[in-house]
Amino acid sequence: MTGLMVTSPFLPIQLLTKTAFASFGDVIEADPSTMRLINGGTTERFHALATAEALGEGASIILNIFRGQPRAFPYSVTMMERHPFGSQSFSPLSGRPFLVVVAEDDGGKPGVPQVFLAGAHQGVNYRANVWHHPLMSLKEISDFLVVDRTGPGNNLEEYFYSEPFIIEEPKA
Ligand SMILES: NC(=O)N[C@@H](O)C(=O)O
Ligand code: NI
Repeated sequence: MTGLMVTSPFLPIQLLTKTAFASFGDVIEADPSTMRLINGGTTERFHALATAEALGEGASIILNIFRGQPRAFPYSVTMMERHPFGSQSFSPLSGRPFLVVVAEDDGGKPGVPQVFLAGAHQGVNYRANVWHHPLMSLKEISDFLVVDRTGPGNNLEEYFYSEPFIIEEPKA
């Protein structure tokens, strides 16, 4: 019997892990398996956690600070975006968790969003062309170091869902 499969609009929140996030990009955190001692043993280098991509002639990598207003909950996810010509990373500078919302590509549009709770010690790097929701700070105004791409071409594609998905207040 073929019935319309109805997806609940309420999105579950999962903890951010490298494995769970692998198809979307990288988790930027002090992973002991990446650590090498440098500077005469006075510094631990957690090496090559992610790769920044700047695609196209004349493109370059830039470093930014995003100061995000906290999101109010329950939150309606009405849209997603992606950057076809470059990666984009978010690393928290304010010492608090944040939400990461991504989706697989489904024939050129985002599928059902997947929501991850990132800890204050975790950042993410979205690979180029990965669907994601714009920055979602929690509780207070929060700063993030953002590494992404500048250069020619339109590096922002947006998609608006016909019906919103709902995220309830995270227990962070
Ligand atoms: N537009 C912009 O620079 N920010 C978004 O790309 C975002 O992911 O927050
Ligand atoms: Ni973005």
